[in-house]
Amino acid sequence: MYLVLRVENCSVEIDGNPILQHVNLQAGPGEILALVGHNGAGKSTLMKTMIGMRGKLSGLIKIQQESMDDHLKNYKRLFSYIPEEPLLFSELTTRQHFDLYRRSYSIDEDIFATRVDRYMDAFEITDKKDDYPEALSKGMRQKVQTICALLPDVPVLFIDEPFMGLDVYAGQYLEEELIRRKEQGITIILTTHQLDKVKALADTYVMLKNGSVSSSGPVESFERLERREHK
Ligand SMILES: Nc1ncnc2c1ncn2[C@@H]1O[C@H](COP(=O)(O)OP(=O)(O)OP(=O)(O)O)[C@@H](O)[C@H]1O
Repeated sequence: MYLVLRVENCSVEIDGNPILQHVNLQAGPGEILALVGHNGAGKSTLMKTMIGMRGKLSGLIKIQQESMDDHLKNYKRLFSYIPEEPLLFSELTTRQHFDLYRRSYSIDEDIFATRVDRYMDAFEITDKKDDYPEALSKGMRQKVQTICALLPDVPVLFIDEPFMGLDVYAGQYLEEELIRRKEQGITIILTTHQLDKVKALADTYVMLKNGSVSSSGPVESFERLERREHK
């Protein structure tokens, strides 16, 4: 199978402490892969490593043919990311954040305008377009961040706990949007503690335990594993 994302033998240390050990993960086009595991298992660290926010000790990370170590700038244009906590710029309005993404990813003007209108409407923040982050609630900031990540056409979407701060309607819309993206062949890597979302959305899973992969495979085998643990 053609692979869009490959993580091979990836290890990460923080302040000399091993956090991830020899992690392997791979995903193909149109695959939704859920990263699961208990608090502190290493999910966010792995995601931050895959997006280049955290350095790795060893291992290979590639999107399509682009290795993170060769051209980080080219690699970074192949994905967008929704962090667990919104990372917005205090000096930029909602609209200016979207513009920043338009420029960074060279998004076509017409596609950009249509998407901004559609997503602001769907996430009910049209009236917040000229507001700065400090005037937004946490959920609204999360919506701005989510829209930013949905604007470019990129082969991979990384999403850390996407449903946490969102209201039911926004969560439902995001879920539908992720399925639409998947159908377009986009690879989606998400972390979530919401097992119902894993079952509803994911094709495959990788379970981390103390920084190592404890099991992985199709989501059906995750459901069997979960049933066994609850017996
Ligand atoms: N900046 C940091 N400095 C020191 N230790 C860290 C740092 N970030 C993460 N860790 C440690 O790395 C380990 C993995 O944390 P990580 O946030 O990746 O886990 P997680 O699986 O995402 O957890 P959660 O489900 O609670 O979000 C934990 O032991 C955590 O204490």
